[in-house]
Amino acid sequence: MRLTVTPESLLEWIALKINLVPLPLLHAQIFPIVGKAVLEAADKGIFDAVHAGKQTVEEIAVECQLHPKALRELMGLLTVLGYFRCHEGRYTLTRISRRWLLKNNEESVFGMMVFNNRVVWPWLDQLGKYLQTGEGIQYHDHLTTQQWAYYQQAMVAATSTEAKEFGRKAPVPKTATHMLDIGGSHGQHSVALCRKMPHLQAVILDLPQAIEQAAPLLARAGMGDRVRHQAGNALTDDFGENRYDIVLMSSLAHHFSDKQNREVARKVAKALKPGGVYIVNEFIRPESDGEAGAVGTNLVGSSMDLFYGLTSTAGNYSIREIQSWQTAAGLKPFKVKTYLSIPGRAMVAAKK
Ligand SMILES: C[S@@+](CC[C@H](N)C(=O)[O-])C[C@H]1O[C@@H](n2cnc3c(N)ncnc32)[C@H](O)[C@@H]1O
Repeated sequence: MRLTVTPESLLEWIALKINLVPLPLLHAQIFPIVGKAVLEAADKGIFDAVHAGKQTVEEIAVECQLHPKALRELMGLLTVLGYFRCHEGRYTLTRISRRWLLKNNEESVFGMMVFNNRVVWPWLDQLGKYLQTGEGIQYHDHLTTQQWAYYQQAMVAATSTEAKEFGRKAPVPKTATHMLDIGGSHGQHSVALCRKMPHLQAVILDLPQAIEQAAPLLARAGMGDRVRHQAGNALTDDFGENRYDIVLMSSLAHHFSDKQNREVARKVAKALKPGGVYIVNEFIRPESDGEAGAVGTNLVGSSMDLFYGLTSTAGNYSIREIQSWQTAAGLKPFKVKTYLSIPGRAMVAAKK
């Protein structure tokens, strides 16, 4: 998927075609304010206020304790972006904002908005320094307790939709009984598989600070002992031998270096039973030669590559790179599955 500039008239089409429009101004002047406007609107509770029946700028301003003039400007932008409809000064939600931005909706990305607004946005200031030094923020080493809470809530929000598709599509042995979910946080991927496979139980290995915040999020799924947390560190812990039918590592490889991912794959291979499957679920870095096919050349994969470089020094990996860790560990790559709901992501699966 791509974000493109769409002309609204023939003249605009011609202007774009002959390179008369300074596109860098759109990227650098318009996109940042668009992003921050959506984040602030969610964080300030504007979508929920409108959902609760506050429809005029004055009503929303009182409800959310905002300045009416500033709010009017924000509502104008959000309406152009398709988050609100406005008729005679009264705002209503569109299907996009109703599905994705209300705080308590099952699929809502609200938690991600709060994390991005309160924790991630200031990190972007450090991109220049990262480009000069190559040293990322390594945020797992610096989060406060409150920021760990925002982080774990954000992970739930980011994966509610993906986890359902993962549960339907993940290429796992039908008779699997034991699963290890490395860096599994909220456990939504494991929960989705366990709901589908009645004999499966899962261990979610994560850092202690994460589990402190993620435990209540996992408890909401009501899986009892079938999906349980285990505090640890994937870089230093041993995963055991011949224990698991499925090992998943979702959105953690991008925090680890190539060398660390190779070592994790080696430990996973030892921990898998014969016929067991190791799935690396990740944003995929486009291959420079474009060979990665459907997920190889997309905006999401490229921007997340830079983002993870900035935030953890590592970054995304290509499908070939992920498969090379699996192969070096003695596993046989056998399937790559992409997502319909989340562009740029894939499950890269290998078998023992
Ligand atoms: C980006 S989140 C992904 C969460 C979840 N797997 C998902 O796909 O939504 C990365 C998770 O890995 C955990 N993590 C980071 N470093 C880790 C390590 N060395 N060992 C175990 N877990 C780690 C973080 O605490 C966090 O919960």
